[in-house]
Amino acid sequence: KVHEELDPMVGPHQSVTESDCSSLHYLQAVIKEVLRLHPPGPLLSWARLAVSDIYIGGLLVPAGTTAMVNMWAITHDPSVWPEPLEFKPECFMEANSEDFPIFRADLRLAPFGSGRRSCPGRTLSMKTVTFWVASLLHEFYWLPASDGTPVDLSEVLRLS
Ligand code: HEM
Repeated sequence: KVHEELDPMVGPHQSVTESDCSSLHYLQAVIKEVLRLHPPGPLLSWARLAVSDIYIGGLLVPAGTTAMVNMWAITHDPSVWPEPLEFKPECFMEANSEDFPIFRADLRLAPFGSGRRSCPGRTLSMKTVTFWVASLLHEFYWLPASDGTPVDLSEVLRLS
């Protein structure tokens, strides 16, 4: 599907340019879906310190508590994402989610964090990842390994 979008736009004898990337809506949806299924900062970022006692949802969070946001749990929550384990970039292509605000305060998908300490590299990251993936798909044929060994996509909990 990315090729269906990419090939007519770039053409067989041209390289992908940065200006092509903003028109690659399906590819951007694919990248968002990868960031949803496998957020590089699933838990370990976003540490926040309660500087005073505070009640959240009726529960006391005492001063000195370090809290972490479990982004992985949010991006796999079936009440937020129907079929959360399926890879479905189309969910970002629907009319209302065309500009799905992954950089703002919509916490359904915030792979770069949110608020004043959110990732300052987020725009650079999205631009470069879009450009690299588009270029790699355009310049090479990607095939399954000839011996049939599947790629190991199992997750591990590390920094990223
Ligand atoms: C796909 C790539 C990336 C992802 C998913 C990502 C994700 C994140 C996350 C989740 C945080 C913590 C935000 C928070 O605490 O609310 C963060 C912080 C940060 N990121 Fe990124 N990041 C990426 C790429 C980059 C790049 C390319 C740079 C630099 C060019 C960068 C620089 C930083 C810095 C300096 C912080 C700390 C900000 C602070 O504490 O004030 N990141 N990133």
